[in-house]
Amino acid sequence: MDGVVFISGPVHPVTFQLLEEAGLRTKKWKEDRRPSQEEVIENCQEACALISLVRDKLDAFFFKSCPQLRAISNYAVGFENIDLSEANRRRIPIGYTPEVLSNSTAELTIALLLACSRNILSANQAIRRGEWTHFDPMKHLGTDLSGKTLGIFGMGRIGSLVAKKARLGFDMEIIYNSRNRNEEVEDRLGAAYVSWEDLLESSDFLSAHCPITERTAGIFNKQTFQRMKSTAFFINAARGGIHVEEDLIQALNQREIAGSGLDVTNPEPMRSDNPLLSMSNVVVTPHIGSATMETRKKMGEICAHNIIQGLSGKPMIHTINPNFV
Ligand SMILES: NC(=O)C1=CN([C@@H]2O[C@H](COP(=O)(O)OP(=O)(O)OC[C@H]3O[C@@H](n4cnc5c(N)ncnc54)[C@H](OP(=O)(O)O)[C@@H]3O)[C@@H](O)[C@H]2O)C=CC1
Ligand SMILES: O=CC(=O)O
Repeated sequence: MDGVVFISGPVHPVTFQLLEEAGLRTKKWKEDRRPSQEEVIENCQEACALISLVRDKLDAFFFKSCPQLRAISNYAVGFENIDLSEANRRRIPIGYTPEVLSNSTAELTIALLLACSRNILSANQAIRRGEWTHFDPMKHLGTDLSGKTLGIFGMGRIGSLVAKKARLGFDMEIIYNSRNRNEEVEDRLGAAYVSWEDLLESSDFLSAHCPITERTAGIFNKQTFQRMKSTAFFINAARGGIHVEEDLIQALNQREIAGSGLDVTNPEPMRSDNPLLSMSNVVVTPHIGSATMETRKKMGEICAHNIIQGLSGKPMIHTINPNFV
């Protein structure tokens, strides 16, 4: 197999190793910043395939500018950065990395739940300020997860793993709303399918695990935060664009909800002077849901195999447009 694969950002070394073992040459984006679309296009000119990140905009202009690309794999499960109808029209197979990152993202979600419920961030900051001068049994009081209701919006691969960990690990009650019912999760975990309104009104913790689409963009907004319990926490490890940031800030300022744990923001990266970062009841992580060594390696393996398969005209391991084989 011959040809160059452009890799538009830092990925696990196994990705390069597997591509090179297959005879492909690799070219990587070396700068410690996001490449512009022009730079991705320029670097793709000599390439027959691309491994992209969600930050890369692969729109109609991109596809028109890179007509020689024969296979693409996103180093992610989300693929809202890719104009799929354009890829289909041009018959370019698009790979992605579902499943292997679900557990890491679910674990990070549980970390956000615990960080919010037990004031981990603000308690740690208090120590750093020298405020741990004596044991005070009434300081940093949080709330138990056990017995509380976790509402999940989007009961797919990640949502159902979060539900499992919360139910079996923390004895939480699970309710959910999703595009379709997930009867397997209902049977296995006793999760109850509820209306969108019930999800908002009954959740003690409301955790979003849907993709960003026209229907979900901005779905958590002023009206929805107002419907939530004033003691509830909003958790988002899906996409920043599904909540309206200024409405979230207002809801937190007006104590319409109790706090928030965010792994994703809009825009990303978040500015360091963002008001959310000075709120003691808000925990923000920089989009690290799937960021473990084990998972990044598996993502790299899948991307490399996706490209090798795609260039050979064979089915990718995981593809978004399976009809091109
Ligand atoms: N923070 C991070 O680092 C990461 C973030 N993510 C984000 O998490 C998202 C979910 O990933 P994953 O679980 O693998 O995806 P899945 O497709 O397995 O699950 C998404 C779920 O959301 C449901 N859904 C879709 N549209 C709607 C809607 N309009 N209303 C209600 N529910 C809806 C889907 O329904 P249906 O079953 O009908 O398709 C599905 O059950 C990704 O799209 C990505 O954006 C993923 C990985 C890491
Ligand atoms: O956000 C990460 C992804 O895999 O999607």
